Amino acid sequence: MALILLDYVFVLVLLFLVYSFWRRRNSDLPLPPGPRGLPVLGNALQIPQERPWLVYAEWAKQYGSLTHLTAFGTHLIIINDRKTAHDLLDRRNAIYNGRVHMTFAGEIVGWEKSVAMLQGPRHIQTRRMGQTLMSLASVQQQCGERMTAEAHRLLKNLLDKPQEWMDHYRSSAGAFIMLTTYGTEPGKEQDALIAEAKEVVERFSVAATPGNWIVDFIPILKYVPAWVPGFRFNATGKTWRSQLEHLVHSPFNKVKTLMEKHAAPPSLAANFLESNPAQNEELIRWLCGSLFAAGADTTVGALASFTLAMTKFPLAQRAAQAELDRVVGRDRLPVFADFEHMPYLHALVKEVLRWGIIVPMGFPHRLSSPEQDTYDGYRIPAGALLLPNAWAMSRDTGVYGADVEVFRPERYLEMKELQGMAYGMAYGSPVFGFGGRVCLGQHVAYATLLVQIASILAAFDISPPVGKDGKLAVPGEVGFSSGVVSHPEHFETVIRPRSAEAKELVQAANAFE
Ligand code: HEM
Repeated sequence: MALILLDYVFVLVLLFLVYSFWRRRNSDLPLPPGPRGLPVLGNALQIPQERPWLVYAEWAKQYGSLTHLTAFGTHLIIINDRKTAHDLLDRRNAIYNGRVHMTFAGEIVGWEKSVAMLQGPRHIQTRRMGQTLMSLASVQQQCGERMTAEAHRLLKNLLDKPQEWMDHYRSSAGAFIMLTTYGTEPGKEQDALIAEAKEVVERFSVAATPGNWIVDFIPILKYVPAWVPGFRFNATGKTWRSQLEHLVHSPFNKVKTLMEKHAAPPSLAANFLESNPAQNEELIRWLCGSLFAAGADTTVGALASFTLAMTKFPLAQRAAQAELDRVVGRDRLPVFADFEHMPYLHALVKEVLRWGIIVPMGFPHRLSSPEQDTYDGYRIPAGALLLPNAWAMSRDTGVYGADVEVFRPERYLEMKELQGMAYGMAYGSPVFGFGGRVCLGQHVAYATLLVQIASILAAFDISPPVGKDGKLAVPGEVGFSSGVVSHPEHFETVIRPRSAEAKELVQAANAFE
């Protein structure tokens, strides 16, 4: 017996020694390469504010797939290729699904309860509650009819005031999410909520911009009273917080009141409340509030990218319209049942998401384990923020071919098994993020884009304006704005009905809805 015990002790000591040796060896590993920084500040002054994805892609040529930076002691690691992102953020999701802690946006303004900022068990629990959003089929079943009706309203607005297309995209995206999340029908109440939400989301961008708030670097400052000169941010944060809370609570409370009277229209909020225990109500409230914040601006950006692509690449537009005419005909508007017979439409929507990638730097993931990690001969310190350069990944010639800057949906039809699919990208590019934090609304977004893009192309032609010389003035290089969500900058386009019959179809569709 004593001998067996000794054997155990011996094996344990051996294991401990091997582990200690392994740890020492790994902690001796270098950090990934990157530009040299200054003491204390690190690379803070070199971090690009304007279109950082372009600068990081340039640095990648020098430093490789991982680039290391520091800012005030925080380690930032840029991931520039899909395989590395897959190895770390997808396959080691259990340790790379943390988020950065933002004192101002999170604690003071209150966004820490939103899905995108939650961490740990509450994050996992909230995502589980959003199960109904987890497949394209269930999204179509739950929301398909309302999406189609909203697409028809968008067509009517484009018919009446085509030059205000961007405003129509914005109100359509907002209206659709309000309708789906809370069942709020178009009208004054919905318009007011959309306006309120727009302001709250814009403020989130300001609140979450790194470097805007000193309290993010020195958290103890959150305790300084707002009347102390130079510390107004605490008062600003308080005002923004009450606006955010109003937006999260008021439509949700209305759904609850209507449910008590058995008069609530179908909505995700009602569905989540019915299918989850009552003690989860706070999480459900914030899940619903998060859908608007994360979904409205992104969908608008994708539609703007689509419009730019159609203005610049007429062949893709003609091919999609030919498919629509063949499958749907010209005497009705498309519906979801048509889309399974329309491979070109699917390829076009995927190409919009890849070519005009609207979340070019993804969202940062934090290495949440207390231990450092190692990858490819480098060490990744505990707490490091990993920033996926989704733009660079969407321009990988090894995956998408040499013509990555051309809008060419055919690439998705030609590649039998697109290489990128092997990395678990449901829609052919890294646009929806990674691992356990992959966009919760990806199927909602994809379904919305399918029906809106198919409806627009069935009823309208999109083309460049005619210049003073009588020729088509095709926009040249159009930049994309900086920011978490990046939209194409201003360009001129003309949206007009394809025919008198198409115009009548749009009017008829809206007469019945
Ligand atoms: C084209 C449209 C969209 C794009 C490109 C997009 C992209 C993204 C990306 C890149 C992330 C971060 C993923 C990561 O951390 O790795 C994300 C997160 C998220 N998205 Fe989307 N999104 C879109 C539309 C939507 C819509 C319509 C909704 C809601 C219905 C939505 C809800 C969310 C939520 C709740 C998160 C947070 C997920 C989490 O942290 O667990 N998104 N999205």
